[in-house]
Amino acid sequence: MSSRASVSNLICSSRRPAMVAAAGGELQRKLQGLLGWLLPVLSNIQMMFGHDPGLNTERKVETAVTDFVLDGSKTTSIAHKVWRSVVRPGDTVIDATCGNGHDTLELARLVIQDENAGFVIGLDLQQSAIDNTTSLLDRELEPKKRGKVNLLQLCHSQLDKIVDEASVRLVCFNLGYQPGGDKSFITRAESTVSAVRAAAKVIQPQGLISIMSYVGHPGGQEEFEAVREFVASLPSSDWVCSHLEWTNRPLCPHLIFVLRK
Ligand SMILES: C[S@@+](CC[C@H](N)C(=O)[O-])C[C@H]1O[C@@H](n2cnc3c(N)ncnc32)[C@H](O)[C@@H]1O
Repeated sequence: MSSRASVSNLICSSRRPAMVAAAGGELQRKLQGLLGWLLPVLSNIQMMFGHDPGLNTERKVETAVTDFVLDGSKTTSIAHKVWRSVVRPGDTVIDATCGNGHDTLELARLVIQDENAGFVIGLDLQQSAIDNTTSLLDRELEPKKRGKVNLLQLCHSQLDKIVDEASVRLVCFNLGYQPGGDKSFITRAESTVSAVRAAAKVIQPQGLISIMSYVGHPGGQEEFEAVREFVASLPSSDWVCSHLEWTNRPLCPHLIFVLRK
């Protein structure tokens, strides 16, 4: 079955047949419009993860995308579901904006199985972020696993200086300001684009750069556009790039995924 066909089936045989059957012409037109917009995105995402049938990745990505379309799930939860389709125990991964540590903790749970395998690097420029992430990890991880997470107070544009080229499975960015922290201390377009460029150097084949970009704060829209422009310039022979947004919730974060083929 082609990815387009399977995506159509996914939507047509969705969990809400009664709703779809009751749809009048108006709703049907809207669904068709949505489908036209969605199919290329879904195909891209399916292509991204078609590499590992052993992990049933297609099913996991379909679940993430179905939740995105039908439930309006939180952007973070969609991103985490996609990560789960890519990351394996034993991988090295980087949280490029650790903030309060929730994404770092999620990554640690995905890659660290014992003291011998899996490694997480968490970066943030602010001491308060390093402190909050440290507290969360100390509380939530057993000591052996905690020892496999390294937190560094460092600008993410330097991340290619701390790991080898093509050695990292996933680099995630959650842009903007630290929740509950100083709202004037934000990620900035120029350093973020440098950091995504650095991430592209360290990502291994079949590895993913995941970027959550907020547009509701000053500078956020410019940063998002700068990142999107850089990502759009990556050659499609080597990279699969996709972008998810809630079209009728303009202040919701955008999700950009960049998979190295
Ligand atoms: C939205 S928060 C991250 C939230 C975090 N992922 C979590 O789970 O709580 C963005 C973070 O990026 C950090 N930041 C800003 N500029 C940075 C830079 N150049 N390098 C690394 N981190 C930066 C901020 O200090 C802030 O903590």
